[in-house]
Amino acid sequence: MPQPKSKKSVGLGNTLMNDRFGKGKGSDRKKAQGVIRTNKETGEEYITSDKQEASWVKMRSVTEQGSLDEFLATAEIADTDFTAEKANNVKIIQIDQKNPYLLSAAEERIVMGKQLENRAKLTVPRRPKWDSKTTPKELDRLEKESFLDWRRGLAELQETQDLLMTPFERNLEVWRQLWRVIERSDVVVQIVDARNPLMFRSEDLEQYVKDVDQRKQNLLLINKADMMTYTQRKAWADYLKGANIAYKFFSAALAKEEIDARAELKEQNGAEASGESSLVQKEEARPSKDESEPSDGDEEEEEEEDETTHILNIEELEQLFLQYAPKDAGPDRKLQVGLVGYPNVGKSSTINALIGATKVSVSSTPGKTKHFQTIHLSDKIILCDCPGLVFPNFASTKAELVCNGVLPIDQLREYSGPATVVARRIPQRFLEALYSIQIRLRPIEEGGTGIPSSEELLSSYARHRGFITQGFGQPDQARAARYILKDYVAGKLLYVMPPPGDFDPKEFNAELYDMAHMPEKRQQAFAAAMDALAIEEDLEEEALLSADVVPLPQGAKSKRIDKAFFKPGDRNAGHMALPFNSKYNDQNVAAILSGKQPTGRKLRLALAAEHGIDPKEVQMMAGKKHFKGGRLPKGKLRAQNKTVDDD
Ligand SMILES: Nc1nc2c(ncn2[C@@H]2O[C@H](COP(=O)(O)OP(=O)(O)OP(=O)(O)O)[C@@H](O)[C@H]2O)c(=O)[nH]1
Repeated sequence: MPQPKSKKSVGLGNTLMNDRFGKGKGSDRKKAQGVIRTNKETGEEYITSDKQEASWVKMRSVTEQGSLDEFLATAEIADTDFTAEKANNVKIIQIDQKNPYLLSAAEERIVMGKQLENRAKLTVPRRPKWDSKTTPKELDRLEKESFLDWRRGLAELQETQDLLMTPFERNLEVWRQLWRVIERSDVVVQIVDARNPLMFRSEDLEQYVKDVDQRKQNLLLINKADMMTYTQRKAWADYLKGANIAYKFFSAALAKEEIDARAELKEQNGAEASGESSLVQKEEARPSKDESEPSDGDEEEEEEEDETTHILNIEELEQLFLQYAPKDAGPDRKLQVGLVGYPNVGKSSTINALIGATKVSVSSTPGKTKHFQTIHLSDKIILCDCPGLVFPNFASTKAELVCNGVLPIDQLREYSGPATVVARRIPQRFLEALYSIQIRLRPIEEGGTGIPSSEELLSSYARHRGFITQGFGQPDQARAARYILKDYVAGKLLYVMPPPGDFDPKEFNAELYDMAHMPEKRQQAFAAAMDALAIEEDLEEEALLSADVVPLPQGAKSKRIDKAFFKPGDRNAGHMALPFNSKYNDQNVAAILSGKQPTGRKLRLALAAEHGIDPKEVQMMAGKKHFKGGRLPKGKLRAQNKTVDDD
């Protein structure tokens, strides 16, 4: 008779069980993915994967699995019974010691070479052939088999080639949704993020679409194109044309702005808005193709704006879809447009823009849309929205995956790799101006590189935000990383990957770090601080206010600003007094602009910037203290009508 085990005994089995089901959770166990069953004859407990899961559990996106989960899931798909054989075939796997979060330039080249060789093996799972004679049970088995084969193939690729891959979707139910979307769509639109279009593109998906039916079409929709400069769009357009890839630039954010602007105009015009006038408004709200770039006198850029670099508006996108309508279809048949893409690329935003209302909720948490849904857009178009899913693709590092928004930031444990990527990509001056922090670098003579390390960036940010760890009272770098990485993913810290070819990434992105790329409030705070420091005469006021072309201060000028900005403060010995942190921070400027605090002369530039008025005029009219009713009235006219308190 085996001795009953001590309750305190520990071992691998217990650890796995605790890990999987939680310690002492009793009946809570069933809530976990697996289920404990009892063998009626022997009374022994064993683990089995649960087949009676609720449908929402089935649809849960699975991208990263622990080894036990992976083992059980595979066993379930394979419909396999398994028994553990003690001391049999136990293989100790040496875990790679090198940091998967970052690579040196040389390592990256090697990895890229290997990736290129193995590209063709990056497939999406195929739905097995079936016809009217195939029973649902049979089809289910065939699908599971085919899916298992696919997973085995990818696992082998990962192991034998030692390549890092995206945490691709491992839940068969999610792929089943994709199969259905492809089967019913006339055109499959892959939505990708403009900051790294190739990373989010699955080549094999396009092949699969054609395999299902040659008549089906593919389109690469490069969303978030508002994040790119014209030059960047041009470079990508040249590459994509050269590679014979059907693409279009789009921006759900711009489309939404346009819809909102139209609604506002319509409201203003009230009941008068006839069909004709709303057409005029539409024209006004969005500049025509030739005007769509801001006119800053740079004629070279403006002249070249054309079809290939144009960002489609919502009507143009709808028109484009209609071009894919099957020629042989009857008049009553609606065009079916399938929308697929990674989580967070902006599918919901695109659909929202298309339907012009917020029926699908939007957030920056990846992986929200779970079931595919059909939306009758018009009497001609049906949209099929597939859940966001991660396609198998190679990734050079995990840091890259985090920065691309593929791995969720809130669950991140290792943050220094992704933070290093941000510190390397975004110029120090931009980070400092954006966050109103000063990043102190280790001098080059002492081994510094001239670029902030993740620690230097994160601790400056944490210190200035007052993020301190409990216990030792150190700057809370992990918390700082979460904020900074979310800003990066959201595009507040911008970096666009250049297309393959001879591009210097720094040069490619240089235009993204001027004043115009600062958030509006920051621009105002910056202008106010300049004014306060009485150095605005150095920067032409006009340029400062238009903010389209104002670079961040450089060289001697920047040193002067820094000196004034970062002089030691009286309030907090050891801390630095910062212009945006103290008197002229976002909240204060906002409060002043909304009239909750008296306006000083020092903030006139900010006010002028907000209301598009010549600062001299504001100065003249503002008199000494503050504006009546708090807010500066909108527009020059009302301002001239002396709605200003002259006390
Ligand atoms: N700047 C910019 N941001 C965008 C654009 N489109 C979407 N976003 C932002 O990107 C984030 C993700 O957008 P969603 O529309 O929720 O993405 P999704 O692909 O539907 O995500 P899932 O529901 O997870 O599949 C949100 O924070 C959006 O505000 C765009 O054109 N420009």
